[in-house]
Amino acid sequence: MSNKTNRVSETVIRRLPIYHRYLTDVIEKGVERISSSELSNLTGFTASQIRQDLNNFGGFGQQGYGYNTIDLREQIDKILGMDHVYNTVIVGAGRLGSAIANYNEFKENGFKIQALFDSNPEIVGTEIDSIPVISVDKMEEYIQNKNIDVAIITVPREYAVDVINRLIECGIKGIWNFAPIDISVPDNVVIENIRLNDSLLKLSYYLKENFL
Ligand SMILES: NC(=O)c1ccc[n+]([C@@H]2O[C@H](COP(=O)([O-])OP(=O)(O)OC[C@H]3O[C@@H](n4cnc5c(N)ncnc54)[C@H](O)[C@@H]3O)[C@@H](O)[C@H]2O)c1
Repeated sequence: MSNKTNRVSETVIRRLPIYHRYLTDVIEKGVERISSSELSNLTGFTASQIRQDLNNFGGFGQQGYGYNTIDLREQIDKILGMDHVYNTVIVGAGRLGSAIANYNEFKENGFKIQALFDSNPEIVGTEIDSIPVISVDKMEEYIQNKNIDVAIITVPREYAVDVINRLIECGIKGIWNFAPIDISVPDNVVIENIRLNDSLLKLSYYLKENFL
């Protein structure tokens, strides 16, 4: 992972998308400025925690005024790299890969899905939401020619390590991995593992604690 990201703690980075989401809500309601206490009421984080988080990046508020909602969201966009477009591909055009390809919101976050790759000849040559499904045999060539930055991994577990290693070999910078595997990647590659099941088990725990 890059040193730039390492300078700020992961817990702070995890809170920034939450600030972003609430700011978007209030901007849509026409709110132009917001104090750290108001943000605290919305997000559940303390006002001092919020000020401390934003101070990590230079602080954008003014005493007695609070934050301009649009400016603050723009600053968070920049911190999160959302002002950048990442050329993205999906490897594995099955149920999950197709669902992600059909979900247009990721484009608004800067992740532009250019192609899906799959090994199944029955779906190679088709399109999902106007995005082409290409043979995985052509993956390296495509990634290098089209300057692809990010790959989303939605292949079955047993193929994921091989696919990820191939992607690293051909210079991919970021991996959003949904396959249930543990893999270490070189320092010049960023990987984010997503485990819906972990979250579901957490829900199960709280259901058990509260209702059983
Ligand atoms: N992280 C999560 O929370 C979460 C949730 C659901 C599924 N998953 C994981 O996502 C992955 C996909 O699940 P799914 O339900 O979409 O499976 P699926 O079987 O519907 O789709 C997998 C696709 O990958 C393709 N494929 C197989 N080997 C390939 C290879 N070597 N190169 C390219 N394509 C290949 C298949 O042809 C198929 O189209 C699995 O690893 C699953 O465990 C993760």
